Amino acid sequence: MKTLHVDLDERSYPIFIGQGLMGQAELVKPYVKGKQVLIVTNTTVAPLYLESCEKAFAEFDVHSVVLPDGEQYKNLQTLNLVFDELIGKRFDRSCTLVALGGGVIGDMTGFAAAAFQRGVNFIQMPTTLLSQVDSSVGGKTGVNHPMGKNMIGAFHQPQCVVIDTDTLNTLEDRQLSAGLAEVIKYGLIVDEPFFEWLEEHLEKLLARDPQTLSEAIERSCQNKAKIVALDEKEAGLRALFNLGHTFGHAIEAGMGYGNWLHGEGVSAGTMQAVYLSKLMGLLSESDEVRIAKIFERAKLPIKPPSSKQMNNKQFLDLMAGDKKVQAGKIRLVLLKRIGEAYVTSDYPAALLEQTLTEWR
Ligand SMILES: NC(=O)c1ccc[n+]([C@@H]2O[C@H](COP(=O)([O-])OP(=O)(O)OC[C@H]3O[C@@H](n4cnc5c(N)ncnc54)[C@H](O)[C@@H]3O)[C@@H](O)[C@H]2O)c1
Ligand SMILES: O=C(O)C(=O)C[C@@H](O)[C@H](O)[C@H](O)COP(=O)(O)O
Ligand SMILES: [Zn+2]
Repeated sequence: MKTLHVDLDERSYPIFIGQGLMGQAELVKPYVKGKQVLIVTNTTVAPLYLESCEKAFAEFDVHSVVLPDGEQYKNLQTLNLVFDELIGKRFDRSCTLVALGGGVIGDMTGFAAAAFQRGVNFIQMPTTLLSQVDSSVGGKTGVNHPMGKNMIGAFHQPQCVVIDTDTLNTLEDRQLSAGLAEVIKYGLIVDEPFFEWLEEHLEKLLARDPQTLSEAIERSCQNKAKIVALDEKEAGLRALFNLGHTFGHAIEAGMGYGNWLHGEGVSAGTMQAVYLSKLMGLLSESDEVRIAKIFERAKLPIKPPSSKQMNNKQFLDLMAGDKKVQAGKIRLVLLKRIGEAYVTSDYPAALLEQTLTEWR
């Protein structure tokens, strides 16, 4: 087992990465405050891992709530099912919530923990590649609104993150690819050596070689933990994690939540950011080709929906609701080269329009 740390003063916490960690009571025990534990999961993950997860918390008063599965259920209405359980079973302020599932469950459970009685503890047990490399770390929690992704939420850090890499054995190929989009993101924004390593090891990752997957998870979490420690609430640097997301979130909302996976929106959206970076003379054409190639090898889309499915105006309307908008201007993460990104509102509107038209 490997242990990493997210360094946030009194909110610091460990990330445990290894095989067979799910049912290990000794590992999680120190992070449970109080006696009551509520495991939040969904209809897909429950039959696979709920029993094993419950074992880890057997010495506590453990309950579970099983939510419907899908991005389309990441909303306030579904969140209320968690509050119904907490309030109905008389959970108190010293309880602990456990997020058992992918990023949807993690974001919703974290937000329920942030809001229930103004804040209780929670533990992340991520079971998708995407949630193991990104969403379980850093304390961004929340739900979607029909008009925008993650519009309602809170920063709320977990007590610990338990990454049992064995859970990836049951993940669908499409979901594994979606997770790779966020893995590749770290290479693009801050870690060129990692990008080069990914180029060399992509086929092994797709074949789920356990050693290679573990290394990818570890290096991703190291990058995430480092930046979160420097900028917990996204005052600046942390916004780099949003590479491709202003476009990608527009795709997810515009196409109907759940039709494009988050990672798929991120890969196509990253290529839109890459194309704009090239139009601005920042990024070379050879880097554009190299980036498109790695997404394609990872079996991810590099083009957004057609203009018939989502025209430029629909794109821009949704992008205008992004959380990074300042004084009415859409801020974007652009690339100077592989391994160096920056956030800017200083780009010609005509080039954004050109990107939306030409990169289809
Ligand atoms: N908070 C953050 O920092 C952050 C970062 C990135 C993404 N996100 C959010 O995360 C969400 C995407 O997360 P995701 O990609 O994990 O999607 P997800 O949570 O919808 O999980 C994908 C699918 O895999 C299933 N699943 C989960 N674990 C499984 C397993 N081990 N075996 C088989 N099936 C399994 C789920 O039930 C679901 O059907 C989005 O809502 C996105 O906005 C948040
Ligand atoms: O942790 C972060 O910071 C991220 O931006 C990670 C992203 O991968 C993630 O999709 C996040 O939820 C997007 O944040 P948002 O603030 O744009 O909703
Ligand atoms: Zn993301």
